[in-house]
Amino acid sequence: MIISITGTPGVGKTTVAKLLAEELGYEYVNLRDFAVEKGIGVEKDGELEVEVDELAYYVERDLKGKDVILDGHLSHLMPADIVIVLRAHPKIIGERLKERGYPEEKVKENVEAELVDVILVEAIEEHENVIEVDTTGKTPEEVVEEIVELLKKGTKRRVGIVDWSEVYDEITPYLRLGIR
Ligand SMILES: Nc1ncnc2c1ncn2[C@@H]1O[C@H](COP(=O)(O)OP(=O)(O)OP(=O)(O)O)[C@@H](O)[C@H]1O
Repeated sequence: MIISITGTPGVGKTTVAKLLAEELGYEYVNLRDFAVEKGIGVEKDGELEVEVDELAYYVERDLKGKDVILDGHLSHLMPADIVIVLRAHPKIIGERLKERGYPEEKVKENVEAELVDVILVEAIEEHENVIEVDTTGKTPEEVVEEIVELLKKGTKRRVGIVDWSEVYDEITPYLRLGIR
């Protein structure tokens, strides 16, 4: 089974994906490394730009039928059996990306994306089996435990569990609107 772990940059995909792969005894696959290995995509300003359909072709060809945890912010656009969308309070995204040294514009872009559920909406458009997990205030281990419990219960779809508009005031400092 292919389980995609997706979400806004900085939400904790790699951390959770590696732990979950270990917990389930699945192979961990980082989508960016996978693309480089297949020789697809072009490096642009330190980012690998890939053709989503081309990447999906190789995922289908090489990973279908295997037990894999697919880590990456494009993994919800891949042929997966279940998509786990990680969420976090946009403030957490802002702080982590700032810590990582992202330019202000990029921090704001990703905080905004988390605020308006960009990845969740894309995942729901692509897949029926989408599980949303709020990681706010949870350790990576607690997040993995929650995911394992949901999978054990046979949960295939759980969405609409966060609404960051309620905390809008707390995140305006990170938003474009916050720039003066
Ligand atoms: N549940 C958590 N609690 C506290 N810190 C966390 C948690 N999950 C991840 N982190 C920390 O947040 C940072 C980003 O985590 P990670 O690299 O896994 O995110 P990501 O979504 O894979 O990012 P990217 O998409 O940019 O690769 C790391 O410093 C990680 O240690």
